[in-house]
Amino acid sequence: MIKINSLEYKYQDGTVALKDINLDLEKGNIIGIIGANGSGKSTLFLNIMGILKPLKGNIEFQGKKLKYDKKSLRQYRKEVGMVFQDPEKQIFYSRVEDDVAFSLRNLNYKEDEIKKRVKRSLDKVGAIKLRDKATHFLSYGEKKRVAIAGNLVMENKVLLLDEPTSGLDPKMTREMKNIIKDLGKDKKLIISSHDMDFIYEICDYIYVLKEGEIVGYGPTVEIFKRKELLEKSLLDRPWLVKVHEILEIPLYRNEEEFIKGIRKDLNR
Ligand SMILES: Nc1ncnc2c1ncn2[C@@H]1O[C@H](COP(=O)(O)OP(=O)(O)OP(=O)(O)O)[C@@H](O)[C@H]1O
Repeated sequence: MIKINSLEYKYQDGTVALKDINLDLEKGNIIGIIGANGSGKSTLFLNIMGILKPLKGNIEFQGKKLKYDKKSLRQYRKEVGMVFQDPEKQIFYSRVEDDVAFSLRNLNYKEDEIKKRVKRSLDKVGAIKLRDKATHFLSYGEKKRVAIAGNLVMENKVLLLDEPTSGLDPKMTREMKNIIKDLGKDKKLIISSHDMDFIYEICDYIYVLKEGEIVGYGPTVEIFKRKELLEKSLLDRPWLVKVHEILEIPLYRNEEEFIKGIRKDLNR
């Protein structure tokens, strides 16, 4: 659906933030983009959204090169949405329902359809009870949910999520994990995160960025077994991978599987 071909991006001050990036988002359904601070994840997302324009290379959507005129971008963003790391950047209205409805009203959707989609989207992120609340009273985690709902109303095919768990407490992180797993059932998701446990559990394909370059890619388990690659990319390994190696137990994909497996072993 989205392909990135030999993309290079340079900021005005001369910083080359992305070099020869090649990504094929058909490789997985929930794709993880991982890399240390400053490795280029946000720059890559802004390029995928057409907010930044590459110096070289291109982005392909459904077999066609992305065009940067207003009309083409407007059309593209009906299909491809992005949830920013900081929800404040995406919340503009004083009431939750109006905020979530914003893009649909902007595109002149009928009020009946808007109501339906807003309800469905708030339901999906477990935020329907916030519908009439003032946005400035929302907690950080609630704002993250509302920002996601604001994208879901577009019913787009691809959703980019920049650091969806940053700033969330453990309970909210677990809830966000379930919300995202659920969204992945009918959407292509591209997620950037520093939370390797989260990425390991949720993604099926990974690209590793280091200093603006892709230094590794592959199915999640294969990538997280590559200790050297992760070390040189300044990334930690998920606890389940460490436990697998140190204790020589099977490699589990999540805590529930791990507990089940250990219980079974203890009862043997
Ligand atoms: N507006 C800008 N002008 C100049 N350089 C920039 C700008 N924004 C980012 N950079 C540089 O581009 C590189 C990539 O930054 P980017 O924010 O994309 O990394 P990141 O992987 O998202 O980092 P983090 O994990 O800290 O969010 C860094 O060297 C950064 O200093």
